[in-house]
Amino acid sequence: MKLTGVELRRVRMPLVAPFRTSFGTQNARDILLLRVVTDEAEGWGECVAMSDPLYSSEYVDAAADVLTRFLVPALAAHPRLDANAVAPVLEPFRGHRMAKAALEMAVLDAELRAEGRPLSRELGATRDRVPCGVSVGIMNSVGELLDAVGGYLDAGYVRIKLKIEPGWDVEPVRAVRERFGDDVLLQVDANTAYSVSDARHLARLDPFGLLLIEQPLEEEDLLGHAQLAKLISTPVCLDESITSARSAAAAIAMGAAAIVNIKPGRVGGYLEARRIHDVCVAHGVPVWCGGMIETGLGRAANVALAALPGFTLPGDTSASDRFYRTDITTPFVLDDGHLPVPTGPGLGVEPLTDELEAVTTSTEWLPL
Ligand SMILES: CC(=O)N[C@@H](Cc1ccc2ccccc2c1)C(=O)O
Ligand SMILES: [Mg+2]
Repeated sequence: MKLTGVELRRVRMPLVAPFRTSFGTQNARDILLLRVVTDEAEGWGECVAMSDPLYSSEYVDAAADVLTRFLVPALAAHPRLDANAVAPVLEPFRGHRMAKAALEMAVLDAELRAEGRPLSRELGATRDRVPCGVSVGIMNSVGELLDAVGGYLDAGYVRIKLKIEPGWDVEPVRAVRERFGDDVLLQVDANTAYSVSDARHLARLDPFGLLLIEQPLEEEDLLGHAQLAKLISTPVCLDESITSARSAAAAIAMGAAAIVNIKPGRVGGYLEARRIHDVCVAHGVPVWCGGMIETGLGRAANVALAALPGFTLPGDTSASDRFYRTDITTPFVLDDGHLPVPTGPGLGVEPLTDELEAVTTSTEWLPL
């Protein structure tokens, strides 16, 4: 397969409602999409970086720049284009995992479309549908939160995740338990908002039977997470800290992660995501698929990944309408709390022309 060109496309997708986390409030997504054109097929990639470097150091303008100036030229100069070659070719350039993941995803999509092979088959999926959880933001009142949670449970979501931060943690969790009972699968995500000196406070969540507490401490603090894990009974799950299979192995070995949230964009792509899955399965560590408010393109790939055998916990693979009134692909619709794994070649979905044009804010063709 020969690379003939790459299109960088920015789309602006308004959210159905503000989504507030410990690092800020989002009202819309400014997303970078890649369309890789080869002599055999085209492929789509989605960069999950946010507009601002608040979740991680990456942000979408930097991803567009590093792809344009470094990553795409390096790949174009490589004689053999296949998805397995992308990460090694890009390795000399440090970091920028979300940018690299988008490029690898587009090459993988093109390669699999050319072969007529679904991504789910390529990754080793063992199921044809996946159970879906939902991520619920920080709200202005407990009442508003309970209404939102009730709506998601009525929609069929099998797991509720509450964003928490200091001042919004024990009370909302208690309120959800009191209103919806102890059988609802419930977990929390702090997005690094606490420090290990908050251990006594976080132990107040222990009586509520949470599945996990996600990324309570800052990304680099593996030791702190290992110390915290000894002071609370809620299992510690890592998100931001897990950037590769190597970091997953280190976190598990240190006792910093009892559960791992896998996000392909955060770790450099779907192939590294599979390696992290394999490392975690080898250590008996459950994994689930995290979300970065993707369009239907990234959602399709995440659902394929979430169908691998080690994904034993519901992920943040919510339906399209969790965040978007209109998706740029045929919407993913929750059915009995599950989403179907796409069966077509590659991602199994592609952008709907009119919907894509309606949200496009810029396109740039990189000739090679
Ligand atoms: C679904 C969920 O909670 N995702 C992330 C946080 C997050 C929140 C908001 C975002 C806005 C724009 C881009 C990425 C974002 C990621 C998480 O698990 O930590
Ligand atoms: Mg998280």
